[in-house]
Amino acid sequence: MVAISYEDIVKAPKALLHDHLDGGLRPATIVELAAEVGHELPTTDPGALGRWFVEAADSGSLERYLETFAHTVAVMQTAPALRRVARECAQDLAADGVVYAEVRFAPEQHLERDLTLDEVVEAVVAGFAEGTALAADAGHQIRVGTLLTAMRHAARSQEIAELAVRHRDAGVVGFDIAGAEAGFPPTRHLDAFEYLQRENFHFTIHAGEAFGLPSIWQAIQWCGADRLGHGVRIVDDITPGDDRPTLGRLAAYVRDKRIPLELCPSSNVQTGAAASIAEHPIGLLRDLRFRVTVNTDNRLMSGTSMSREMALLVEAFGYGWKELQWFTINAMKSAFIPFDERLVIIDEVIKPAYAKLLG
Ligand SMILES: O=c1[nH]cnc2c1ncn2[C@H]1C[C@H](O)[C@@H](CO)O1
Ligand SMILES: [Zn+2]
Repeated sequence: MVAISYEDIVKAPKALLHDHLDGGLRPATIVELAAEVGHELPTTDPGALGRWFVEAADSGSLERYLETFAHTVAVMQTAPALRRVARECAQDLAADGVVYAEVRFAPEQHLERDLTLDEVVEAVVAGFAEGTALAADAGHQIRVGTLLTAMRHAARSQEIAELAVRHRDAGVVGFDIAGAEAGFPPTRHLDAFEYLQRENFHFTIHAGEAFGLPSIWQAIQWCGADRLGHGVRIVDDITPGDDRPTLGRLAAYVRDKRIPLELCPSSNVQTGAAASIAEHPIGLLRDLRFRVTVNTDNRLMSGTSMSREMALLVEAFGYGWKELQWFTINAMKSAFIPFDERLVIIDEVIKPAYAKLLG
């Protein structure tokens, strides 16, 4: 097999379903925005700040990992700041060869100044549109959809779900809940999920990251999630065997129903959900043909990119273009945009590019 270079991975089209807007700022942008609003940072040197985020997030605990977001959320409290962060996000993803991305953030965390929830969403969606246009000028095609997240410890999920539906024809393609998982089960937000189902809207739920099977079970069987944010602990329902592993009822259901797993390898190693990339359950889940997708989660906190996550998997599991194409098509099939629009990206962008790479 011909070795795959990092540059070739960057050029190959990739699809990303799980990326947090407030987890992907450029360190230099944080420094500039913090100076404007007088927010104190651990350091004002962009290089050192980038390293600080990765080290601070490298904690082995989801709760401590989440504390680092105080510094990004603090500088995302005005329309121009939100717009800039979203614009740069679209540009950075496009430059990394991402052709389709769903980027999420929690509007309720951006109300510290005088913005309304609707203004927050409008600023972010406008930033994605600007970034997409600038990327096209630079020769990179990307489509960015917005997911609105409600924080699972708070009590605004119904309001955020209604906000998402209100903006569904203006760039918002889905809904999510995030934040500390232990102690905050998805069923706390059942009203919001039932509302979204009645609206024929799409949602994913962070589940099975820091907490195991009960959270995944609730997300799927009580709340009706279309996809699982992480979902990596589904391996706890798989028993290794000498010949073939045995799937429990929940794992079998997730695989049979082709429920997409938004796996985030580097993030999982940082929060302790996986011991290392080489030991990450993605290897087993792919072998068992779950609908696995590869994601960044928080590019800033993990010092990563979509290409880097793919490259880490190539290195750890010996994957080639065939597997990278499979991950990419899995993600595109699982996207929240309409079926015909997904097909166009699969047939006209992804397949032709990988056909050349596969030779
Ligand atoms: O991996 C994660 N698990 C749970 N919550 C997360 C994760 N990454 C980011 N978040 C939280 C922190 C952000 O402020 C929020 C919205 O993007 O989502
Ligand atoms: Zn996440």
